[in-house]
Amino acid sequence: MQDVLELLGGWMPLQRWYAGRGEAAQLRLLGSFELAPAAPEPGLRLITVALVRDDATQATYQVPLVIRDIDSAMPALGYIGAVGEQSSRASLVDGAHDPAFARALIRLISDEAEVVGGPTPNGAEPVRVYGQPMPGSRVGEFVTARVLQGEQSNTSIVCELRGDDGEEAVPLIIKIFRHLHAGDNPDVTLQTALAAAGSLRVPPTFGQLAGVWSEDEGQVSGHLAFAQEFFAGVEDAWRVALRAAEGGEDFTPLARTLGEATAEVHEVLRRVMPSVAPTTTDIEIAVEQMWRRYELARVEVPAIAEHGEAIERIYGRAADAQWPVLQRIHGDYHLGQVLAVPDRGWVLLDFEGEPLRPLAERNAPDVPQRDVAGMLRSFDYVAGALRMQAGEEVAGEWAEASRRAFLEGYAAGQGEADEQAPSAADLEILLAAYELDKAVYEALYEARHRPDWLPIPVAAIERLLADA
Ligand SMILES: Nc1ncnc2c1ncn2[C@@H]1O[C@H](COP(=O)(O)OP(=O)(O)O)[C@@H](O)[C@H]1O
Ligand SMILES: O=P(O)(O)O[C@H]1O[C@H](CO)[C@@H](O[C@H]2O[C@H](CO)[C@@H](O)[C@H](O)[C@H]2O)[C@H](O)[C@H]1O
Repeated sequence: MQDVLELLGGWMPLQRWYAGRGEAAQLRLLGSFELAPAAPEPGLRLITVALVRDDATQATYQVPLVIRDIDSAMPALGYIGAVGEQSSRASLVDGAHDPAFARALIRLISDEAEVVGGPTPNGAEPVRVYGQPMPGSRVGEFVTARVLQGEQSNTSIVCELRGDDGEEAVPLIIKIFRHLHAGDNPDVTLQTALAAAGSLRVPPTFGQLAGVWSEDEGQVSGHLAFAQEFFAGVEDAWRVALRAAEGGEDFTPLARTLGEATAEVHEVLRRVMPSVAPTTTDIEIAVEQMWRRYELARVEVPAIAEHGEAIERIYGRAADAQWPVLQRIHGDYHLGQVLAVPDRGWVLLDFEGEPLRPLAERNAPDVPQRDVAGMLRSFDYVAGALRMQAGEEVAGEWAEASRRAFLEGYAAGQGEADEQAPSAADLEILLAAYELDKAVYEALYEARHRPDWLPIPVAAIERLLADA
């Protein structure tokens, strides 16, 4: 495995999902497990998944790998390098790009199989993984698979399948969680809960891969992959909204129904997942988290460093307001996370929460206004992206109208407020604080990942503070 780790040390830092930028990886193998090929294939030697700890980024990564004979048929993408001695030299391929991996993974999940990994380098318990199909889910026969292209924090594989009658069956999308975290992945738990409650606002679930592995501090458990129905040919709302804004088209009818769908999802999550009335301590912690985020961001984004006093005032008002019941929410809600699916309506994706937030925070009941604020920011991002392109404001009114329509739809979807609900004035104060908090998060995110886009959240912070 040493030569494999060496190859991965050069390859992983080049991947979009690697958490570092420009640093050299410092990899250690935590453990690995093998997947049985779903069908014999000439030249296919091994399908394995390595769990690798990187001391440079202090993260644990999941790396599916396929080893093939040098002269065997190879996938077009994903070649990592050659491994092994001269006489048994073989090709190491990124499993995400090799259909043999996707096929074996689907089989593992649908068979509800358990796999125990090999001995670990440090003598800790071996990795164990479990296929967990959604009760009643059915999957067709595997045809082929391809990696979904795009700016992704994880790697998603789209699989084409065939029914018993030979006709095309419903395709699947399998998200491979690249960063492994100890604890439930909210993408799996929340979408599974919504699907089980009969909600049409998430894709039907096929199942997941869960597992137990050893980190330095001992054994931990978590989710490794999640499979759902793939809606082929449907663009996410970010692209649709951007086009509409560019062409001066009215987006308000869609923004309104998106608001209604958001309220619907919040209502189901409140009903089927734990929710709790906030205590004074809960509120103090939430406001403290906003403030800490700003303190971190102002070090990396000097342009917002001078706004401390004004920001503190807005967060202070939120601390004094009455808060709604805390409940599970989407957590990183923006236009790129929703699809308008024909004959189904709005479908929400990617409930993993903000990748820069610790998992424990993302798994705790939260404030629904965080999601509402996220989507409001996204309409502003459309205007911001077009402003950068055109060099002047071209979609400011478009964004304002879309934001208003989204809020109207959200209010309509919520129906009558009960007597204990906070007043409209308190909710507005809370929304203002969360919108600012999201813009601060975005400033940090853009500084780290897309510095060219940094002016969008920085301008928003200035505007939100001027309005306050
Ligand atoms: N079920 C699905 N049907 C169609 N497209 C999907 C589906 N799930 C994800 N996508 C597409 O993949 C993109 C990335 O998915 P997402 O869950 O947000 O992954 P990540 O966590 O890596 O950002 C989405 O913006 C969407 O365009
Ligand atoms: O989709 P992810 O979970 O990886 O979310 C992260 O990346 C998003 C960008 O891809 C980022 O969203 C920001 O940019 C969007 C336009 O590209 C915009 O619609 C969002 O409103 C804005 O926040 C997201 O914040 C980040 O967590």
